[in-house]
Amino acid sequence: MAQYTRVAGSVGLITLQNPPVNALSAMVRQGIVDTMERALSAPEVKSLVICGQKETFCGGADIREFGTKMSGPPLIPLIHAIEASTKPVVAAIEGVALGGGLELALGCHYRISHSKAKLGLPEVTLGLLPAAAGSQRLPRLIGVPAALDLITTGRHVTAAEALQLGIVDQVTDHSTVDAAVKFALSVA
Ligand SMILES: CC(C)(COP(=O)(O)OP(=O)(O)OC[C@H]1O[C@@H](n2cnc3c(N)ncnc32)[C@H](O)[C@@H]1OP(=O)(O)O)[C@@H](O)C(=O)NCCC(=O)NCCSC(=O)/C=C/CCCCCCCCCCCCC(=O)O
Repeated sequence: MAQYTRVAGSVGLITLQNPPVNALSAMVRQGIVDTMERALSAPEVKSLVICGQKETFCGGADIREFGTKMSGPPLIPLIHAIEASTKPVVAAIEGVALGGGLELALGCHYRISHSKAKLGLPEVTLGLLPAAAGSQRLPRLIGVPAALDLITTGRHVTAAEALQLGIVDQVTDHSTVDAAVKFALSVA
């Protein structure tokens, strides 16, 4: 699921909740759709932050749902709706942003990362390609050669490398959510 709160007066905070890594289960995807709708229809909310509970952004597809019947909202339109949002959306990345989790962050307008976070598209290690537009959004963001390296090796990058490549906009050693909320206030 995803929890919605309003912080700092005008920032809608969406917190992914699916221990242990806030993977994109059907309930989490439905939670994102519902909380996005709520934040977008609230006139007092000027910008949004998406984070994960317990200092982990998102580990991607929920491996516990592999082999089960697909249910819940599909990821591609969900991420597209975030990207098309008229209110700026900031991803607060702690722990990991992997696979569909990084694709979710790439759909946000800005990404703030904790210095200890790891980011990557490990789909290739499962015999897959990033199918929720990560193979389009990442090259647009960092260029084809760097994106191809990440997509074809599935390797995880540190926050420092992600900053240098241009995947994230800012790295912090402190509270990522606080930094993302501050950033969200500055771009609203
Ligand atoms: C780096 C890790 C996340 C953590 O490593 P570590 O700290 O060493 O801890 P672990 O012991 O490995 O793990 C701790 C516990 O967490 C559980 N865990 C880990 N990852 C997941 C997960 N993704 N889902 C559920 N649970 C997870 C793990 O089992 C442990 O549990 P327990 O303590 O034993 O109970 C490391 O774990 C890691 O690297 N994890 C794997 C990351 C990964 O491969 N993620 C998937 C990427 S691929 C992907 O996102 C999409 C695949 C396409 C399939 C589509 C299926 C339909 C679903 C639709 C929604 C998503 C669509 C995405 C489309 C796209 O890929 O483009």
